[in-house]
Amino acid sequence: MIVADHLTKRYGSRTAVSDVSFTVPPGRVTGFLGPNGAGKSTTMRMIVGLDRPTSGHVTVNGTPYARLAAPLTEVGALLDAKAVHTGRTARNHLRAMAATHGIDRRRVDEVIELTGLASVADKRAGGFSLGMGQRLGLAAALLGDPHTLVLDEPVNGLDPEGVRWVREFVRHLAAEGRTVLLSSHLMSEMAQTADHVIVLGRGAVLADAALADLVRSWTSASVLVRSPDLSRLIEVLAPVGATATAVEPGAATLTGASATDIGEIAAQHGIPLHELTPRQGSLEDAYLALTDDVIEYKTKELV
Ligand SMILES: Nc1ncnc2c1ncn2[C@@H]1O[C@H](COP(=O)(O)OP(=O)(O)OP(=O)(O)O)[C@@H](O)[C@H]1O
Repeated sequence: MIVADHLTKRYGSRTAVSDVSFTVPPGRVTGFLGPNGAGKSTTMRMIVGLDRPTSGHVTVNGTPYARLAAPLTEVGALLDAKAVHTGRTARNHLRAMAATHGIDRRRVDEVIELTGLASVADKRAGGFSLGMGQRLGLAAALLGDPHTLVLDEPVNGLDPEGVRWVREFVRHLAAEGRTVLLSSHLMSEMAQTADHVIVLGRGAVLADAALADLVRSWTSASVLVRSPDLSRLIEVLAPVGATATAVEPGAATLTGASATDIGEIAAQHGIPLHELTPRQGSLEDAYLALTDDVIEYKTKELV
């Protein structure tokens, strides 16, 4: 369990994280989202003791990271995979880490297997591709078989097989009862990986909710309808408050009525339906709606 309590971090006059409180419980994957510069990495660095909060505090299983007796066996962190600029082989890099933490050498071989590094484990880690570096970072995070994992952009640079592997792997770790906090800018990936999300914007918590609830609250449900008698269907649905947006001839997106209501009303009026598809907004839709006001680095809308 990670507990952040009124965390604030200032760099000079710049407030990177402002009075942030949240709890990351075990047994589920918690996604950490937010626009560039929102304060995610800074918060993660404070969790693992790499940055000291200006005020507030954060604990892992009740203890600040700096006071954990054997941190590697309690918290695994992947914060900056590029940080491994080493002339050592991946295996020796992991062995050195294991040695300083009293971790059995056999665990090194285990994490090499687990992260799919076996074929390159005896090559210099400094020459690794971004994806291989990510895998090595994950291997290092897993070395102490920790109960808590803090992973900053773990799928960055991974190929589709690697992305799927991380997804299944972190879900498995959470299912084992571990605490998993992971950040990603890939919304479709996050939607498939996280159970719960915390969204930061300009250093503050914008949302802390179950993924499904967040999507429900920040998007509107609609129903895609196809009918050879679409205009009459829209007419008979108007009294129940449904509004239509044309999609293409014979098809429209309806809001304000459920698929069940639309189907029932169409049947009552003998209007044939060729399609009736309920649509919920995506995590990306919810995220964009939620962070619209706090995005610092906006791109110009294309016309
Ligand atoms: N060492 C530092 N010195 C000064 N400012 C910093 C430092 N680290 C981060 N910041 C600033 O703090 C703010 C939060 O940065 P942070 O890297 O935590 O954001 P982030 O949400 O991880 O962004 P990204 O998605 O781009 O990785 C930014 O404005 C950043 O410029």
